[in-house]
Amino acid sequence: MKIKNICCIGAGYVGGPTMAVIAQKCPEIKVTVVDINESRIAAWNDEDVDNIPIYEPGLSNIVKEARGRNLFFSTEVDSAIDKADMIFISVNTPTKTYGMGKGMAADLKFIELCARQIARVSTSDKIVIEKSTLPVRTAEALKNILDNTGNGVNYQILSNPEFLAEGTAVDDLMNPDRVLIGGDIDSDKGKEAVKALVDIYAHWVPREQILTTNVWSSELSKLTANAFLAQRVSSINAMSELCEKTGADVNEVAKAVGMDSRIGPKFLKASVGFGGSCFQKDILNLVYIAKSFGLEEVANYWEQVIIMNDHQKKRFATKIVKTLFNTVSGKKIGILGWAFKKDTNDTRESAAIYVTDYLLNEQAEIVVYDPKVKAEQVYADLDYLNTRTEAENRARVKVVNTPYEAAYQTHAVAIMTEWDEFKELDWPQIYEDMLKPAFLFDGRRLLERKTKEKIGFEFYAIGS
Ligand SMILES: NC(=O)C1=CN([C@@H]2O[C@H](COP(=O)(O)OP(=O)(O)OC[C@H]3O[C@@H](n4cnc5c(N)ncnc54)[C@H](O)[C@@H]3O)[C@@H](O)[C@H]2O)C=CC1
Ligand SMILES: O=C(O)[C@H]1O[C@H](OP(=O)(O)OP(=O)(O)OC[C@H]2O[C@@H](n3ccc(=O)[nH]c3=O)[C@H](O)[C@@H]2O)[C@H](O)[C@@H](O)[C@@H]1O
Repeated sequence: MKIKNICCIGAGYVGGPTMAVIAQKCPEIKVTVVDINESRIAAWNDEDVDNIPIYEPGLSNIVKEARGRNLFFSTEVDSAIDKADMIFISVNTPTKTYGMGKGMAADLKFIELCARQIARVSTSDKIVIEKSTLPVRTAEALKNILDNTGNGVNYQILSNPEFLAEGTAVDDLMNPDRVLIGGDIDSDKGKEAVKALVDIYAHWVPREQILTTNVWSSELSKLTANAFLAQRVSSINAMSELCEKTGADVNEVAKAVGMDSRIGPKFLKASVGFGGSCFQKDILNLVYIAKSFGLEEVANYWEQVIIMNDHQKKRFATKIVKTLFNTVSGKKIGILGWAFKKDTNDTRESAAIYVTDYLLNEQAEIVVYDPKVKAEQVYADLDYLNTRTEAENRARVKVVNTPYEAAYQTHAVAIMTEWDEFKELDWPQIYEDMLKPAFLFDGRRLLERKTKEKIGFEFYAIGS
């Protein structure tokens, strides 16, 4: 089967970059990315590609090349669905905030709405692909809806989870460790659908890196991969606290441990806690699934990864308060970095939000600088927590345009995101501008202790 027309529902952090790369690599296929969010689609269509809604190194060049040729962004969801032979569902699957499974289960309402919409408008056979991260066996529910509310057309459902990380999305998409495709490999129609998707990726991914499995293995592998990755971060963060008590250095420990080829060096960087839209959500979802099968020990095992992460964020904030002579009331604290990691403008679940909230509860005055995050996003993140009024958040938190303004006349500066530019700042100048003693808290192990102490800073870094 030759695919000519692809539709992707959801123009977010996954749908946008993934489809841009498919369009670039497969110029013979028309790719339309649709979304109900009009301003997001307008931004994807902005004449100036620097204004596309997602900041990812290398992405704007790809969009520039493919947009208008075979890559389109639109709010006309129905017609894009009907014209497509292959539909990717890449909508958000956040943690439920209501009802059964509140605070744990994935909210599948956006997925179900997509399925119902596909069933309603389709007048020809389709391959429907789960790109969003979903609980294992979601494909069963999708199939049920499509087969029972549709117009008699045939659907093949595939699972094709996405493993890209933000900040490196383009590189991850261009050179993936593997592409995973789950399908009904016991039927001819299922095999044909799997092959159609394999053929698309084979435009640029070596065949041996395209892995095909049954649907359930594919769905569960995605949750498993995120759980394993997050578990490594929580493991090294747990050791960071022990390092601080014992005189060991977590970077040295990570290096020594990571040189064991069975362990490997990646994802062993101690931090102020992992953030991002997925690790916490996906582990909570895994915990919920395990519980729903009565697997209490399995659920408790994975829940510990989240408990450790929450502890790490709180521990960092508490350290600031204790070090500043047990009170930050009325003291100005500079926050460098708001994004959940460098090279992205995404702030979802960023540790900076929680540390700031904690410090505000202790009556600190906060000044934030992040090279890619806008002021309204900082306020929206704090407002979302509902800890205090919106007016109070605006009165007590200032968002500024340079790191030097963020540090000016502060009692302490805290590094929350590992932006490269923070390494190169004029630290003697910052020291000069701060109140004394000038406290510097490095939540990312970004800065060198020796040089900062030489300048005069009282320096604290996670895990040493
Ligand atoms: N952000 C990431 O790095 C990764 C995310 N994922 C998974 O991919 C999925 C999507 O994540 P993101 O792209 O980050 O989410 P996002 O929130 O950035 O984008 C989702 C988009 O879907 C749109 N949408 C929702 N319902 C719709 C509907 N019925 N019709 C049309 N558009 C609709 C929303 O308006 C939004 O723009 C999630 O399941 C996530 O777990 C997987 C790998 C990486
Ligand atoms: O499903 C998803 O959404 C994605 O989640 C993560 O990607 P992402 O959250 O974008 O970024 P990561 O690089 O994994 O970082 C997550 C958080 O962990 C932190 N981290 C990461 C690595 C490390 O060693 N230490 C550490 O603290 C980062 O600073 C960040 O806050 C996974 O790495 C992707 O494979 C997956 O596709």
